[in-house]
Amino acid sequence: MLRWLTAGESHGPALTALLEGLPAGVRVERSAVEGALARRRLGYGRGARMSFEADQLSFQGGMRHGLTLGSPIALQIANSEWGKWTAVMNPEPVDRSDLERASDVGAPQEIARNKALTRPRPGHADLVGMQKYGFDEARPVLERASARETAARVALGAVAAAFLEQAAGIRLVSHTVAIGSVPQVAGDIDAPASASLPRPDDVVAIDADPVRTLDGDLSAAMVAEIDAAKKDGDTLGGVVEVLAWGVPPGLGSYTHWDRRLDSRLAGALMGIQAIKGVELGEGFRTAARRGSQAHDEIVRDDSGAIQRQTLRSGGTEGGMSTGEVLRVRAAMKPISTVPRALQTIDVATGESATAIHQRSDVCAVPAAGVVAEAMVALVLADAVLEKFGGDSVAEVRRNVESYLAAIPRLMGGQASVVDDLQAQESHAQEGDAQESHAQESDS
Ligand SMILES: Cc1cc2nc3c(=O)[nH]c(=O)nc-3n(C[C@H](O)[C@H](O)[C@H](O)COP(=O)(O)O)c2cc1C
Ligand SMILES: C=C(O[C@@H]1CC(C(=O)O)=C[C@@H](OP(=O)(O)O)[C@H]1O)C(=O)O
Repeated sequence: MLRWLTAGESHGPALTALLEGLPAGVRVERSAVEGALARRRLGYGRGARMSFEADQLSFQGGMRHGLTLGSPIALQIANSEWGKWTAVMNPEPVDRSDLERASDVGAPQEIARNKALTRPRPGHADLVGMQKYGFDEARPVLERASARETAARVALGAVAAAFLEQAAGIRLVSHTVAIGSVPQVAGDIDAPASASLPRPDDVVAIDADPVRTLDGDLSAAMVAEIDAAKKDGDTLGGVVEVLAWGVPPGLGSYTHWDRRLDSRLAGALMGIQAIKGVELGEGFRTAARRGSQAHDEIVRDDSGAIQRQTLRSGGTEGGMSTGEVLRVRAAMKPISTVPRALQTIDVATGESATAIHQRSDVCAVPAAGVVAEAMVALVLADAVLEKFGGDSVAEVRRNVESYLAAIPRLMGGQASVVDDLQAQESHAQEGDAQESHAQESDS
């Protein structure tokens, strides 16, 4: 079982992340983890913070000479902005005078860091967080609710992705399929894993696009949509898609709800800030079809290998991966820090007010795709370890290979799993008979 945890506040000294249960021998390149962190900062429509803050990565445990040790992996992402927040976010008690200084608005681009945030934003965690944890302002809530935390998950996801590729040849890619009202990039679900779907090697082209899509016309329309929302003092959401190539059949299980791969993927994706919908493949579009047009018919190709004619299921059946490309989509709501400030109540006075607005993203959908990719990588890494086990990456790989080699024997070839089991049973019976014969002659 793979377990992961993150800790740290948005303006605290650092984010910390732990990953427990990964086998030894996974090659983890610093550049791959830093690359993933840099990709998460991408995307047209993000706020000023993305341009001046840096993710300062350090490996704190579980690695030696670039390889995992099998012990818990600990990562730290230090906040380059910490210097400005030492009074407001200090874990230790601080002098009142330091806090008062931090309440003043400094240079024009600065924010009043210690000003009480008493006008909760509809859509953010502010109001319910105050009610639940007993705070009289939103700062202690938004610090942890903030999607700054997703940097820690993306770093862990990069480690999980390295494991997936080295142990099972699984590679992931994500892209933006919708922003605001700009129509979705239609996946060709009636075709097999066709050239129209992004592949892992497309990541460079995807990341080079301002909104992380391969469709140039849609990209331009999405950028225009973000510009228009910004001009109107508004914000946007959208839809991202993650594809995993090379997933073997049989990850997850139909035997219990919490073993289903789709349930685990949906939970992980819904665990990302602002994600409000998840679909396997194009689940909602498929729901509108007739059964004859909704499923992936099973055929043999010229070499006799089993194949699906279409890609409608998104790569799972019965809570298990089918062996086809896995496709999962996540819908992100619009950013809740809306510059044209929504109506709220000032909890200090009880009066109507407009919600807090400081600097903020207009649209963070492209970044959400990178976060979603990390969450899918973590879920798949967990499912691979559950299915194949192994304490070193080489052992996992051997287990994957022998499982895959056995599958054709189960699928209408000359030998079947029943034949194999019967052969094993008769061997065992022969062994028993010989043993009792030997015992009889001894006595
Ligand atoms: C990558 C990313 C960036 C985000 N940036 C902002 C932001 O700048 N301002 C904001 O109000 N919300 C932002 N959010 C969304 C909030 O974190 C989220 O709405 C809030 O935590 C409440 O959780 P909920 O939307 O799941 O209910 C972002 C989310 C993601 C995934
Ligand atoms: C810092 C990140 O995202 C932040 C997520 C976020 C929120 O409310 O979720 C609000 C913004 O922070 P601030 O309110 O300090 O400007 C984003 O910049 C990041 O992604 O690294």
